Amino acid sequence: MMRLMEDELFPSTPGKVKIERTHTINRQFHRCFASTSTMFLWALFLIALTASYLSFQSFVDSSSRYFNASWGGMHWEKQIRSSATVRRPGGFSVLVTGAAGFVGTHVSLALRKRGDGVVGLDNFNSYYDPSLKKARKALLESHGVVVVEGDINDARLLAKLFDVVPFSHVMHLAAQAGVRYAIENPASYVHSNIAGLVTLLEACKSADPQPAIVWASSSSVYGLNEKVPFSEADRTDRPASLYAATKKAGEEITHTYNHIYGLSITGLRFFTVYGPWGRPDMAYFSFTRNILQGKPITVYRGKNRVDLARDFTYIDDIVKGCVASLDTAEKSTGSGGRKRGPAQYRIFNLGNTSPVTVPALVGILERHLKVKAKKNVVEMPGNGDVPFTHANISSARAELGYRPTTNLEAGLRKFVKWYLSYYGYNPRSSGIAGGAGSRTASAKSL
Ligand SMILES: O=C(O)[C@H]1O[C@H](OP(=O)(O)OP(=O)(O)OC[C@H]2O[C@@H](n3ccc(=O)[nH]c3=O)[C@H](O)[C@@H]2O)[C@H](O)[C@@H](O)[C@@H]1O
Repeated sequence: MMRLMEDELFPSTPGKVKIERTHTINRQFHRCFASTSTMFLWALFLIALTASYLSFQSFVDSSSRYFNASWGGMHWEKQIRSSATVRRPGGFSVLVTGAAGFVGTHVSLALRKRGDGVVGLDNFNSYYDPSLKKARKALLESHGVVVVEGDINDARLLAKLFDVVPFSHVMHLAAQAGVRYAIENPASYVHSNIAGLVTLLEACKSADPQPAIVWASSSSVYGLNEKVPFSEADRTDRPASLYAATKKAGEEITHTYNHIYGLSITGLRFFTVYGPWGRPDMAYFSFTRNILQGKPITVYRGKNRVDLARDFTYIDDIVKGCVASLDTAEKSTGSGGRKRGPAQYRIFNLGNTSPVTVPALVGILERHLKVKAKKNVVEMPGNGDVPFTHANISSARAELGYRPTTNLEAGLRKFVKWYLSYYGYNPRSSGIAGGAGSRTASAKSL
């Protein structure tokens, strides 16, 4: 066929010059055409090869994701649905992010105990001992609460969760916490408190129905303010740490999603929450560990030898504030990713309203532990700390019925009791017997 075409276009019998020229042009054209079409075919071949390679890669990726993922599949979905099942009239189905965290565990248990459906989500990162998080997870699972291991930045997982359960509420407590750690690992704050928050809000805005959201902001947003007590209406534009800045950004971001998509949002500014199952990175916890081990503790002091003070708030009071926020949250108004009307937007302080100095905190611990602390008093380093916090809780009192009832003395007694039951303590060796997760988590320890 090719030969025929060639014969027709380029007759072998030479003719006149003009014809000869025409033939030469035709020949050049043919060569050119032949090489262009060959290149074209090669290009097509290469494109096809690349496309099949890429689709093979994505097939391998998705199948390995399918086989390796800790979530997905019919059995998993059944567990999620069972965990989300509501067991009281008018109850909620709540997605709790950061469920294996300190506040997340307590709130999940409280909701579950009153008959709400709860599904937990936690990435079990190693910011502090993950075995403590695993023990909290075991505690939750002993009460029928499933905690999915995953990150709030995983949009596919979030979409799947909302696909499986039409959550009425999201209690968003997953975050990179800690004020001073932001100096060491700033990216983790952006990852969880900014990017993760946006990924979660995107999932919530697209969910049908849209859930109402209650989430953890922080007293640290008051930053360098000196007017006390701190009120929600006070300025919050002078954060002293990247942690505080990301929480403040979270307040702006949630406002945007409320405004554009009609998501119902309640932000809670927690004031230095403490108690059983707490965070080992926090002062009351690490002081307890060091005092029991006979190690020195570092007590920071402000400028002009002024003691630092915090409005330490007991976990049970915080849980009541969280649950009351869920109970009073109005429904989101959007659907299909579009706002249908104005939605509720609230911010509340959840504090104790009675600040205590850090040396006074140490004194209470010494009494409860019956051990004298070895104190190194040093000037507060400029790494994000603020000298004091003090909450005005009149808004939370009026709208949530929030009334903190546990003072630091009583709260730390409960913490120390839990600490000794969880970690164990041998006074003769002044060391810690056992270890995080070494004992079976029991509801009684709460
Ligand atoms: O209220 C809040 O929003 C914040 O409360 C705590 O932050 P912070 O108040 O700094 O709590 P701790 O880290 O337990 O510190 C308590 C006090 O002890 C002091 N401290 C801490 C550590 C230490 O070694 N020595 C010491 O004197 C701190 O300067 C501070 O005054 C939490 O860690 C944050 O995640 C939370 O958001």
